[in-house]
Amino acid sequence: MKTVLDNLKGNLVVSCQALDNEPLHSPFIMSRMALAVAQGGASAIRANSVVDIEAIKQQVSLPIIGIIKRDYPDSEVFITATLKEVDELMTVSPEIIALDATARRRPGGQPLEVLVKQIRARYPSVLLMADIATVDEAVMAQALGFDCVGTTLYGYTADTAGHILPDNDCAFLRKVLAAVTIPVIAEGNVDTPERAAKCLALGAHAVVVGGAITRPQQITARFMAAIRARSICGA
Ligand SMILES: CC(=O)N[C@H](C=O)[C@@H](O)[C@H](O)[C@H](O)COP(=O)(O)O
Repeated sequence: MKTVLDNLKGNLVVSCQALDNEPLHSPFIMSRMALAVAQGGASAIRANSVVDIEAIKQQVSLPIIGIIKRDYPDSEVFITATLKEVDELMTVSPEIIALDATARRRPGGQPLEVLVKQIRARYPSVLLMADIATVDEAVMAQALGFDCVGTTLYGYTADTAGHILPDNDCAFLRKVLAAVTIPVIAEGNVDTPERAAKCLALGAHAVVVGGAITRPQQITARFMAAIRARSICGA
């Protein structure tokens, strides 16, 4: 039988998230955003927090890739960092849970391997997505038994700052695809339809787009940067 992950193959996932410092921070707004992107053809929604996921599930029947973003004082890891966040997420039954799977120190120094074993023991049916930033982390995620890997944190860690996923030749994505056999979901700064299509053409299982669809403040800023550039060169 096809799993939720199988059904994502070749499709678009839209990340509908707005943190409490963003103008659209609201479960209702995120639920309507999810409805809009579902009407546009999205095959799944990536969402942050129990309240947002609850509201989104009222509006759409699409599968959810659920996360909880929470800062911990002793770690840089903030995406579904501990079993606590997993327990909270499971109260709203996301089909997939995504968690930070970088090599960075986790809260309390917990090894990722221990957390994965705890999740598998407590919730054997939920699919696990590893949010990584390096090829080695993708290989480790596969070895630990994650169901898929996402390039989510590439460019967002100290070691990868300044990089973007679909850089000119998508070099990083190609390396991850060559290094693992589990599904690779392209995610992070995929900011045009063409780049999303290119990630899939290269072999990504699915592609996640967030800010380029759901963060008007980001979209507006990109327009303004282009407009200012035009005025400088006098085109
Ligand atoms: C770094 C981090 O916290 N990324 C988050 C992961 O859930 C989201 O804020 C992103 O929007 C998502 O990964 C999609 O990426 P982009 O918005 O660049 O299309």
